[in-house]
Parts: sequence; C-alpha cells; structure tokens
Amino acid sequence: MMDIKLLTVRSEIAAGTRGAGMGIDALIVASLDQKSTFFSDYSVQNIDDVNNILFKNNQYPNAKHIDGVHTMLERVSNATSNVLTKENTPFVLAGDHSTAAGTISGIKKSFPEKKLGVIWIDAHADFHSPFTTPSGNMHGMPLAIVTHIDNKEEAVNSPNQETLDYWDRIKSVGTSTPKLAAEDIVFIGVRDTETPENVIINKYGIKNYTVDEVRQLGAIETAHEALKKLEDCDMIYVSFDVDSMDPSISKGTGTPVEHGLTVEEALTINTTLVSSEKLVCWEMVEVNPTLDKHNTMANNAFHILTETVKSYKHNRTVKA
Ligand SMILES: NC(=[NH2+])NCCC[C@H](N)C(=O)O
Ligand SMILES: [Mn+2]
Repeated sequence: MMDIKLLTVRSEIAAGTRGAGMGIDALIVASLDQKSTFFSDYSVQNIDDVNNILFKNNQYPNAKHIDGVHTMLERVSNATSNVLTKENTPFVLAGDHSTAAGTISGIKKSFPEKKLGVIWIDAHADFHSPFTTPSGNMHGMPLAIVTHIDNKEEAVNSPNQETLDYWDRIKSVGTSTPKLAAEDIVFIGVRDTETPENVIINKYGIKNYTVDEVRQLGAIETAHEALKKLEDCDMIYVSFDVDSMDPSISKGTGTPVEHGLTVEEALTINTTLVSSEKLVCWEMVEVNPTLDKHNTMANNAFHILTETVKSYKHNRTVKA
C-alpha cells in the first residue's frame, strides 16, 4: 500500500531574504489554527538544516553559501530517494526553492532508467547558474543544477574557482548525469525572468502557461495540457513555489511578483496535477511568515497542501 511521507526542510540559506526556514512552522501553526490533525495523520521526517552558516561570511558571491547548499542537496536527495525506494510518495515542505534540486536528484537516483518530467509552478524560472545570476542567490538556480545547463554563452559573472568546483559537485548530487532534459520542463505562472533565462526558455522551447493563459484555458485544462506535454515522461514531479500566487493574497514570500495566480487557481492546478498516476513527488516552498501579516500565506498554502494530498489519495490506495 502506498504511503505519503512528509519531508520537512527548514533551509533558507539560498534565499536573499531571511525567514523562509520558518515557513514549515508557519504551516504547522496554520494547521493548529484550522484545528487540523494533518501533521499527526502523516509521518513526518525532518531534514536537519545548516542555517547557522548564515552567521558566517559568504565566500561565494556568485553562488552564496554553495558549500551549505551542497550539504542540503545531498541530504534532501538521500531522504527523497529513501522514501521512493520504500515505494512511498514524498511530499516535500521546504524553505527556499534550491531544495528542489535535491528532491529531483533523489528522484533520479531512485529511478535512473525512467524519464522525468517537471512541472514548475513559480513566478520565476530559477534557471540561473553562477555565470548568469543577478543576485548570487541559489534559490534562483535549481533547474540549471539538475539539467546541467551552465549557460556560459550568456555569462555576466566570472565565478571564482572554489565556486566552480562546488558547482560541479552540486550538479553530481544523486547521479553524475543530468536528471532531466530542459525540454521536459513545463512552467506555470512564470513572469519574472532575466535575459539569460529567456535564452534557455526559447532555445529549448519550454512552454510557460502565463497567468492570462491559465485564465483563458481554465486551471483544470491548464493542468491537463501540462501533463499532456510530458506524456513521453515516465514520472512527474511538481514543484509549487508560493510566489506563483498574487501578492494581493499575501506578501509572505521572499520574492513576490505582481499579476500572479489566485489561491483557487493554484489549488485547482495542484489538485489536478497530482491526480496523474505518474506523479512521484510534490513539493511546496518559499512560505516566509516573517514578511507576512496574520500568517496569511501559510493559511492559504496549508489549504492548498491538504487539498492536494486529498486529491492524490482520492485516485490511489493510500494509508495515512
Ligand atoms: N525561488 C525563487 N524565489 N527564486 C527567485 C529568483 C529571483 C532572481 N531570478 C534571482 O536569481 O535572484
Ligand atoms: Mn522558485
């Protein structure tokens, strides 16, 4: 019998703003406020963070705290892979979005022969490398890590040698080869990218369902179309960054961007996507209660989380 396993990752070292590590506890507070037993209904495995690295000076301006990010990706990759090996489904709740590179690496480590498709619901493309990043924040890099796209042609930075050594190591977490092809990524809600990312999106023909397109098509149809685009893939991973949603809902995320999805749209997209029998893992990231009022983002994100789990279970035999 399939089992959902919650992996909590209170890591925030790859974000530019402090506080995303507290996102998981904000979700737990939201669950208590809503009188939900969710966090006791499922088994929770916490992955220790290295957030204390933030007290030290950063040595890597074009990939901040890459040494710590490398440690976290190894841990997340191993934990994800262990859950999958026991034929359970990881639902990852994480701080900053760099974690997703670890999750994806763990999926590929467990199923090296299977073709992976990724649906990335986000305001950002997160496709930078140390060569192209405008900020040095590694939560903007997970898709470059897992596809091994350095995009040196569009370089705007000259990273130091230590950074490049770590960059090679970080791309080899889980498996030494790329975990997926850029063509097997679908974006939903992406609306804040830099030129080097646009070059990748155009070069590989990555489809982005804009917020306007989601509204035209409807959220259910958008999700079905996204899955259809990845029909050649054997397994699907969904990465849900809460900054895909509109800042009018809540400012409780580190990099909010205007003109995002409504809570209802994000909810319907996620619940529809996880009904696919190919879904192997789902992740939610970037809730930051320190930037919020009345824990609004976490309350909404918790609602999306529980409905997504419910939908996942609806189509399968899953025990709590
Ligand atoms: N996961 C995120 N919130 N990513 C934001 C990335 C923002 C910008 N593209 C950068 O590289 O700094
Ligand atoms: Mn993101």
